Amino acid sequence: MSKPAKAAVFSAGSWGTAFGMVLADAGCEVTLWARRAEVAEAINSGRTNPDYLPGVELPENLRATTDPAEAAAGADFTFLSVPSQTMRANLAEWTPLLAPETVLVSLMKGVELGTTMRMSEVIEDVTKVGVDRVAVVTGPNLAREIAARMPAAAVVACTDETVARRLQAACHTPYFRPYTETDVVGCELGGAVKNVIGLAVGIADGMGLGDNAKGSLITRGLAETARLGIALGADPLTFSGLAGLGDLVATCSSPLSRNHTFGTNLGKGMTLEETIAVTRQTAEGVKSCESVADLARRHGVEMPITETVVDIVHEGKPPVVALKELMSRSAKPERR
Ligand SMILES: NC(=O)C1=CN([C@@H]2O[C@H](COP(=O)(O)OP(=O)(O)OC[C@H]3O[C@@H](n4cnc5c(N)ncnc54)[C@H](O)[C@@H]3O)[C@@H](O)[C@H]2O)C=CC1
Ligand SMILES: O=C(CO)COP(=O)(O)O
Repeated sequence: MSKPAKAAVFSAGSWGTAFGMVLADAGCEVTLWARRAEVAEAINSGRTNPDYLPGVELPENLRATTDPAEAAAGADFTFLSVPSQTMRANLAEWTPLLAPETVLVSLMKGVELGTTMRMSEVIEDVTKVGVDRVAVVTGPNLAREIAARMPAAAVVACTDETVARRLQAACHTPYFRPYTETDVVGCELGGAVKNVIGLAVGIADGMGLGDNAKGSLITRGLAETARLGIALGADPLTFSGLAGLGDLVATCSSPLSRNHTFGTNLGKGMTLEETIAVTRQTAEGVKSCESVADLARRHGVEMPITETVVDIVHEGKPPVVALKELMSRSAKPERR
């Protein structure tokens, strides 16, 4: 029997912990890096992570440490799950500690502000590891549902399909079904932009605009995601898959989604400050709406829903005004 794969997961937030469970259930030997000692202690002694996944019993083969070198040592796969905007600084610190042949896997769904880089690009830029050793896991994977071992499918993407297959085997469980992909660009854009569209749908829900508005925003949101993807060399079919439509539907329908909830609070009339104050976990779309809009402008791609989210979230435009402007844009064919 071959020995179990060794996995390091940075860090022990909602998704890092839930995905650590998936890996442990798939038979990997898993070490989670936690930023705070009390989180590592609760995982090791109490088999819980009360801050991020309260009420969830964690498997025995999931260990935690606050020592990044201990977490990284000998890992076949190193999973990265921190807020996208801190990834570059975090990884600069961890790079000297990484196991020499480790595959670096982004679990994150964001685009870096300023550089407009996708997370795999940031990983390559900081570590100088080649694309064939950088992968992505994405799809409709709300952490709390995965931690309850509720069924879900996902995509594991790497330009090197052999690596994607190894990763697939490392995280395949009876409740978590990963499919391989080689379109890393499309998979990452699908994940990052769906957070922005999730904010838009949340705002519409908070305003009580109804299900027709939701269906329209999801569909037009997917259309602008695909437009950006095509401009960046993605395969348009990726957006009708799990990384596109699948994730968008889960996020835009679920009260578990932090982005959707953030938008709902804004749509109900909370100020940005009030909304931030009641949001305890990472809602990536709040920052990534700006980097996605920036990326689109650089490539001459029109993304009216994304621009509207930027206006509401960062420019203080009242949602009713933004809605009127969005609805009165010039008439055009559905496909162009
Ligand atoms: N929660 C979910 O359902 C899913 C989340 N994701 C993605 O996973 C990524 C992480 O999100 P979550 O785990 O949900 O967020 P979270 O807010 O639950 O956890 C964030 C983690 O990052 C750590 N962290 C925060 N600031 C840090 C810093 N400056 N340096 C080092 N560590 C820091 C926190 O201690 C915490 O462990 C995001 O990109 C998100 O889009 C992807 C799929 C599902
Ligand atoms: O990415 C997610 C589900 O796939 C989680 O969405 P939120 O970050 O909005 O909670």
